[in-house]
Amino acid sequence: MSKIKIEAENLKLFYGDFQALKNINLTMKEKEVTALIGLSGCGKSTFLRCLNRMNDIIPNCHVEGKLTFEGEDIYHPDCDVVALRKKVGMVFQAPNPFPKTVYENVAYAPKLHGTKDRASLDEIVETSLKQAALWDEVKDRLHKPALGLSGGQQQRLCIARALAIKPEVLLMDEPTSALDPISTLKIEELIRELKQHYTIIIVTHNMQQAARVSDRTAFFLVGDLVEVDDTEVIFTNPKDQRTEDYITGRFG
Ligand SMILES: Nc1ncnc2c1ncn2[C@@H]1O[C@H](COP(=O)(O)OP(=O)(O)OP(=O)(O)O)[C@@H](O)[C@H]1O
Repeated sequence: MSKIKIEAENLKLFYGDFQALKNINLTMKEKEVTALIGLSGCGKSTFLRCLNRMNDIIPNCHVEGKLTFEGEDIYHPDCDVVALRKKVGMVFQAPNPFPKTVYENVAYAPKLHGTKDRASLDEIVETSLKQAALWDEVKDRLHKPALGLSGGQQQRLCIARALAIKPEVLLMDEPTSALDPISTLKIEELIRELKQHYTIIIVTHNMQQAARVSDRTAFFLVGDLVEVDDTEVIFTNPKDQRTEDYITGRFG
């Protein structure tokens, strides 16, 4: 039985007067992939952003309830947000490499966190690119602009960039929605590899993708978490009628 990595208890989030998350209770286990599914605007990205306190930068946004990372309260005033974000990395919807070289993209965060020595940086760059299944494709163009890579390669580079600071959790917000089917399958394969070492939480609109890559699936509906279970159960025998309606395409 894997241990609980992140746990939300009665988590509520407000943008001003608008309540975007109602009362979320969800546990995410270590080295599992948890997929967050649901209609547009139901709060999946909002929830994901709570996990590394990315919502902090949104004015008038406040959170109630409890969210813990290995038992430590993420929203406690003493929580070290820089340390939290080091442990909880993020990959966004559209690939967003910096306008720098492939090498500099991966070395950027480790340098920022104090790694200066060239041999260590070389090692981090190579390991991260290998873990992101990109090394073979870029090893001869490490010092070329990252923006010259294909969209799928750029997204794997963004994954390598997130891995470079050795996080424990990877948050992925629709990481394949801007990619073609082949690049999408590569990222899905990668997610299955990465879960041997990382806890992954992925937002996806693609239900086949949730079914292919995740161990657990959570179905959100207008700010509520309707149902969470093993992915197989959600897709074959959901308990809530609303989940069934969603996965069978009767909603939206
Ligand atoms: N910065 C913000 N300020 C105010 N309201 C916001 C903000 N961000 C999101 N919302 C609202 O909160 C609700 C949840 O949005 P969120 O982006 O989390 O949904 P989502 O399920 O991720 O949607 P999608 O699948 O379209 O990305 C929506 O009603 C949205 O309009």
